[in-house]
Formats: sequence, structure tokens, C-alpha cells
Amino acid sequence: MFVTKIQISSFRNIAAAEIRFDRRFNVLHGANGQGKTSVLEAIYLLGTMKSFRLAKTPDLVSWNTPHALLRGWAERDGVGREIALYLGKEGRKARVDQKPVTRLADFFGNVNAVVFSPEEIAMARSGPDLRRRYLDRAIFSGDLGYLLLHHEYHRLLKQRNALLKRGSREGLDIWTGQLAEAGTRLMVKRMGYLAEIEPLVQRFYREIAGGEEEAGLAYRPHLTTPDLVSREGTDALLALFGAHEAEELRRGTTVVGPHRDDVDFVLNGRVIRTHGSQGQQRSFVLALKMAEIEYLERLNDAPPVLLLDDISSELDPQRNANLMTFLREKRMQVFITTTDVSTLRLAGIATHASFHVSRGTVTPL
Ligand SMILES: Nc1ncnc2c1ncn2[C@@H]1O[C@H](COP(=O)(O)OP(=O)(O)OP(=O)(O)O)[C@@H](O)[C@H]1O
Repeated sequence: MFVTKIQISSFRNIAAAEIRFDRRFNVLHGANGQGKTSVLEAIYLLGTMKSFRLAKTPDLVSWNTPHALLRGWAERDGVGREIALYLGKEGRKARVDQKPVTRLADFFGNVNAVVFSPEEIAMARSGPDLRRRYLDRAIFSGDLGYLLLHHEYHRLLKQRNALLKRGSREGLDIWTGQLAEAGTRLMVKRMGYLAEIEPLVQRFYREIAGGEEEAGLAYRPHLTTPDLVSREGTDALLALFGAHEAEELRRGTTVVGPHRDDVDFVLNGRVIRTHGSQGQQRSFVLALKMAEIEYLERLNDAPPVLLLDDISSELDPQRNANLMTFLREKRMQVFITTTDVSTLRLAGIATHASFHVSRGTVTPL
């Protein structure tokens, strides 16, 4: 899977750019705030319709312009696709090969992208929201059914919350039943994904950090346990909703459920959020990203593209070297931003393209 070219107009601080990429390594360098991350963000949007910086559409459109347009040319198994994404007042509209996208399945899968950025490293020490968002994003990228299920769960949650806000018990059981059903399927998928990637995380963690520490991923469904969720069908969630119904009616919102789940990153049985050093936290997230790449490669028979946003400042020379070895072996397309090219170790990478980014202008070197 490769992105061969991208055209950007009126996006963030980039008025207009056309960039032809190398199929292996692409280095974007320049000072802070010049637009490097915006190029990665544009590639990610063409793959997922979402910003990895969690930005809303108006944040993405250049100030004082009505809309932004992104176009990308991607290639997978020798088949080329042209993907276009319009960002404007009416929201986001996509076309693939000039045809409007009516089914999400026609859009997703053309560009699978994995991001590794300082914000991702922060999730090892943050509250549950970032880890849950990471988990959801990682599952979406290989499973469109999960994306649809996630939408369904949140649609039901909104409806149920509207009812709770009115303080009405009428019809509540029906929404509760549907929410428990969608929620349980969501939780089972989360568990399945974590079980698949845990051995990969263990392997990569050992390769990065050396030593005998055992990395683990412990799913923490909100106020229940994984074994209850898998054993009892929807009973575990129904029991939770039942136990909290009075509180939910009082507060006018659904207080339990998978929208509050967490996943613990664990080393030798200890949660690294509270017990890990910064070095362990960084190694862990790096191992997690490598596992995500390996998983997607197995699933699609092709590795995703990797967006590395300014990570050399986060990784020490040894971890940087381990990452580069992994990338050399993977033969995947990589986009990397940096303020300092000297920190990159590109030796052994057969080809690469470099671009200088300054005030929203991208110049090939
Ligand atoms: N909607 C927008 N319209 C115009 N400019 C914007 C918009 N949103 C952000 N900017 C500006 O665009 C620039 C883009 O920064 P970006 O994050 O891409 O830079 P960067 O080169 O990756 O920097 P850093 O190394 O600090 O991450 C910033 O200076 C920001 O103020």
C-alpha cells in the first residue's frame, strides 16, 4: 500500500501543494509550526476521514477560506485509486475514482495508516479516554464492521440519554436492551482484538527493551470483568444498567457501559500508567504501534503506511535504532517529520525523498 501523490488546497496553513512521494521513506523537515504535521494529517484524513489530532472540520480548513480539498493517489496490489476529500461547511464529502462515496466500505481500506506521535506516547500515562480512542481506532482500521457497530452503539446511547434526560422510564427497557446488545458485541470485539495483539506487543517489547519484562494488555470493561462479558451474553451489561438505573435517571445520562472502558498497559503485572518509568512507557507504546502494523499487514497482506510525527525527540538513540531496523525489514511506506534531520538514521534505507516545509510551502529537496 502506497500513497504516490497528494494535492492539498486550503488545508491548515497549506494554501496549495502537490507532493510526489517515495514508496519507502519520506522525510518532511522544517522548524516548528511550518506545516509538517499538517501533511501527515492530510494523508491520515484520506485514509480515515478523521484527523489524528481530533480536530473538527472548521479547524482543518485554512482560515478565511470556505473549504479545503485533499486529493490522494494510492496504490494497493498494483491497483491505483484516486481519493478526494472535501472539507467545508456541509461537513466532509469523499469521492473515490471521481465517484461520490455512498458506502463507507468503498472508502476505507484504500489507505490504511498508523500514526506514531508524541500524543500517542502520552496515552500510556493519561486517563482512559485516549487509550479507549486508540483501541477503537486500531480496531476500525482492520474491521469496518466495528466502525458501524461503534456508530450504532453511540446512536443508541444518544437516544437513551435523551430519554433519561426527560426522566422518563417509558420505553427505557427497550433502549437499554438494545444498548446492552450493541455494547456487548463491542466489548467482545475489543477483547478479541486485544487477545490477538497481546503476543505481538510482548514480542516487540522484548525486542525494544531487551531483558525479561513481560508486556501485557488488560482489558478493563467499565465496572465489570472481561470473563462476565464473554460468559453471560448481554446479562453483564443489563445487570450494570439495572444497578445504576436510579442514578442514571437522576443524572439524566448513561453512567456505565463500554463508552467508559479502559485498557491497562502492563509490565510484569504492574500498570505502567502509575508504575512505569517514562522509558518503559515510550517503549510500550512503540511496541503497541509495531504490533498494530504487524496485525494490519497479516490481515491485508500488505503493511499500512506509517506516519511518524516528530518522534526522534521522544525516543533515545537505542529505541530510534530499533525502530529503524523494524522499518527497514517491514518494507512499508513511511512518512516522517522532524525538526532535525541529523537524528534520523536512514543508512540502509535504499531510497528516500526529502521535503522542506516552511510557512505551508512544501519543497522537494
Ligand atoms: N485552519 C488553519 N488555517 C491556517 N493556519 C492554520 C490552521 N490551523 C493551524 N494553522 C497553523 O498552521 C501551522 C501548522 O502547523 P503544523 O502543526 O502542521 O506544524 P509542524 O511543522 O508540524 O510543527 P511542529 O513541529 O510544531 O509540530 C501552525 O503554525 C498553525 O498555527
